[in-house]
Amino acid sequence: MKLKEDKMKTEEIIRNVPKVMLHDHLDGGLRPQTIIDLAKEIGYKKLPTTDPSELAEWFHRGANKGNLVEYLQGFEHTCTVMQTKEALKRVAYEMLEDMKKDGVCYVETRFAPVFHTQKGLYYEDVIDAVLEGLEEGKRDFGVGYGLILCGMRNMKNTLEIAELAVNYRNQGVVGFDLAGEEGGYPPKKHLDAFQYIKQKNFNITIHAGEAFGKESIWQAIQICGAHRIGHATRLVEDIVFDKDGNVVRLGELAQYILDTRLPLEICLLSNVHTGAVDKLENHPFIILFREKFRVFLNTDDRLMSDTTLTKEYTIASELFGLNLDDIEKLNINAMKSSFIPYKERLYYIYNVIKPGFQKMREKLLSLKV
Ligand SMILES: O=c1[nH]cnc2c1ncn2[C@H]1C[C@H](O)[C@@H](CO)O1
Ligand SMILES: [Zn+2]
Repeated sequence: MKLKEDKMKTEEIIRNVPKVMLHDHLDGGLRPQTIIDLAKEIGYKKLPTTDPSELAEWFHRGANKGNLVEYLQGFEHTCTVMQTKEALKRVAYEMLEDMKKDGVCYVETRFAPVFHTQKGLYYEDVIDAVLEGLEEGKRDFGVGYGLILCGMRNMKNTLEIAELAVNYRNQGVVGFDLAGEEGGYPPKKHLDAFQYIKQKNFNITIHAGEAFGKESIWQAIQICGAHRIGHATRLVEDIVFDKDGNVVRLGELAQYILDTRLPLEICLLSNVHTGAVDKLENHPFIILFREKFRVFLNTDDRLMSDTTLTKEYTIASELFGLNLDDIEKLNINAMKSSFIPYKERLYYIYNVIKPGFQKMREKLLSLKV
């Protein structure tokens, strides 16, 4: 079934089918008005405006510089206003409300506790507050969640964060991530953290192949034991194409990732903003999808990249010709890749995603779209 050409229609259809998102940064997705409110409460003066749409535009301009280092600068402002339990709880709660509006049925959100202790909160206070907001949001909006704790690649305390993630495994934390600037900070520097997670039979995702090449992806998987990769955009370096752009052969790493069904958390718009790809049309997502890699779409940072999951899928539909079956397949890929227990994943696939897409197909048939 082909999605209708009409832009509004496509977007509406996509918003109304149950979607799954596994790569979303809590501190990259605040509502502009919330930043303004929180900044006012603490007397934070570094925001350029108190107009929400101007502020959103300012964050986006700051992020859209074509390199990861500048892209990450905006987080200083969002993290500064997330230093109290109340602020952390509000941001987490609102994130789930925004997911509900966007038609997301399950989300794994992530953040780095180390950025939220400037006003004296302990790590546990920070994580408890976020989990409280998420739990209330789940109750009020019916969106499932898992929390991922990020260690930062340029810091030395990643083992401590990995230990925290494991300590909270029965309270909503589902995994551990390594985020931040990629060039010059190889994941193997944090081997102790990854080995700890592995020994505890817990879950690892690593940002890799975004600002650095396929070597970074290889290291994340084969040295650090990542179960999923965030971005993996530069995996395309391990694929051989003919002069017409057809895939001729996969390199050993790409073949391994394909054969082991290792999930790749693709973030289209963010990759343009950080310069991982020069333009959306050249994003390797569609090659990976057609070659049957386990890929799915994500927002990364909704505020900085001015995006939503609906927008990411709408763009992919328009640029790459995805149809409703493709979008269902991608969301099932995402659910299969989540860090929640297998039976819960099956529940979402068979009781939420498949019936939701079927309902939409029937609706479209009845409308003769
Ligand atoms: O796209 C990204 N690549 C690497 N690190 C990122 C990206 N987006 C956000 N982060 C960082 C900045 C945040 O403060 C941190 C935790 O969410 O993760
Ligand atoms: Zn990210």
